[in-house]
Amino acid sequence: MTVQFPKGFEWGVATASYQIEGAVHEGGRGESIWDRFSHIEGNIQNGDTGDIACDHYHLYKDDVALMKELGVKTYRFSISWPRIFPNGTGDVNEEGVQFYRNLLEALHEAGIEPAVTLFHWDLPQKLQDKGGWLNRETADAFATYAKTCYERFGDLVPRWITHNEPFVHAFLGHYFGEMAPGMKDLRATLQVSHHLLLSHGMAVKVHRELGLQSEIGITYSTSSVYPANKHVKDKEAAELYDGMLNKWFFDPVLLGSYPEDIKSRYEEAFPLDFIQDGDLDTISQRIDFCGINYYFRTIIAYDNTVPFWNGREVQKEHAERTAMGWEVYPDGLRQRLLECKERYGNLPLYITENGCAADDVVNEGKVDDSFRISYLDRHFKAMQEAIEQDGVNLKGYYLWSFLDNFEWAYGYDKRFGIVYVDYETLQRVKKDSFYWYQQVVKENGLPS
Ligand SMILES: N#[N+]C[C@@H]1[C@@H](O)[C@H](O)[C@@H](O)[C@@H]2O[C@H]12
Repeated sequence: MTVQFPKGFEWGVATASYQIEGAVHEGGRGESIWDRFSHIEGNIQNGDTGDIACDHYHLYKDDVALMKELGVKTYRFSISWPRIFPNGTGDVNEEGVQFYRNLLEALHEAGIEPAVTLFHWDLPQKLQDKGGWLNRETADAFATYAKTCYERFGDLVPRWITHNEPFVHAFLGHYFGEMAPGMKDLRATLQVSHHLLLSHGMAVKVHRELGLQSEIGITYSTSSVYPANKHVKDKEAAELYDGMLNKWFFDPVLLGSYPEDIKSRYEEAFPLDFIQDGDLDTISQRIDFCGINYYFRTIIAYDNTVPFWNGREVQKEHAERTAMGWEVYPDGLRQRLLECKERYGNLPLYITENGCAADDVVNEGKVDDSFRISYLDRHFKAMQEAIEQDGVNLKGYYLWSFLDNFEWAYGYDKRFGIVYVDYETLQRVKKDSFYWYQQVVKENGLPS
């Protein structure tokens, strides 16, 4: 065995509700902001929507059987809030509860431990109609939704994740406008960010008050940020970008404060008066682990035309890239894990997403995705170095993704799965990476 992981290291796979379930008008489900956003012409490549997706809602038993064949210990998926509360609050939809109980019981029978994400961006549209995450009351609604999930599913869920990638939902959904709900307003974005973190803290408090034995944490999108070169302006811009991207979300939860360097710049433009007394105490409730979603590194060059963080992303010439155009840079994962350990202490970490999009094709019933195997192999080596050489408390890994799925604004063109989905027939085809990962899981290390 060339690269061995610690005994008990947890290997898993990850998905999200809107990206795989389909059945958007079935089982009593209410409308989500992604139903609304994806049906607006021009928002999604090829006019794709999540209406059917992988039809996991009807095919979940087959998918669990495939996960059992894969041999993973754990499976990360998200609950669709509008399946539980079609109107965001009020009456519980018992059909929605039953669907997730059926899924959880199937996983339990297969010996697979669920890690459940409460919010993976599919906010009930009825809450968006009342301001969405701009409205502080949405944080209260989230705490009620979380409590209901703990009560209905807690007997079968050992690991809870409050939010998936608050940076992406806040900034891509409210500043850059390329994701639901499609806003473009920085102050709104910061208000949304704050209410997302506040709701996280409120959900953690409820979890503790119920005295649950499960563990709870949050999942961040993150990237290691590098200056384009050694000029002091580039270094300062990289530091500010790291503040905007990483520290703005990690620090309030793990340190109980916002990073001053970027906060003071925001406050020069507008008061952050949505931050109320006591909020940071709520947000920084102790958590049991932190989830890290890593795909690529970020290189920043000074650019004073960019407000607040004065930096823009630049691309390394001739870099190896995935089908998303993202640079393949495994050392950035090790770097980011070490940064987290050094800044926040050795809190248990899970890689809750990592993987790559590739232009996969089925040829005589097989999918040769050697590029994806190479990507994963190099990132696993970086993880193992972080554990063995840097002493990072990395406890497990969730591959993104188990299935090809609805890749948000990119629709179905971008395939991240280790299982190919034929969207015409909904047939699943195990890619070569499925068999390679099956061996990694079995050996708890990289095949020699
Ligand atoms: N893009 N991309 C792939 C993947 C996306 O499909 C997930 O839903 C997000 O949590 C995160 O952005 C990563």
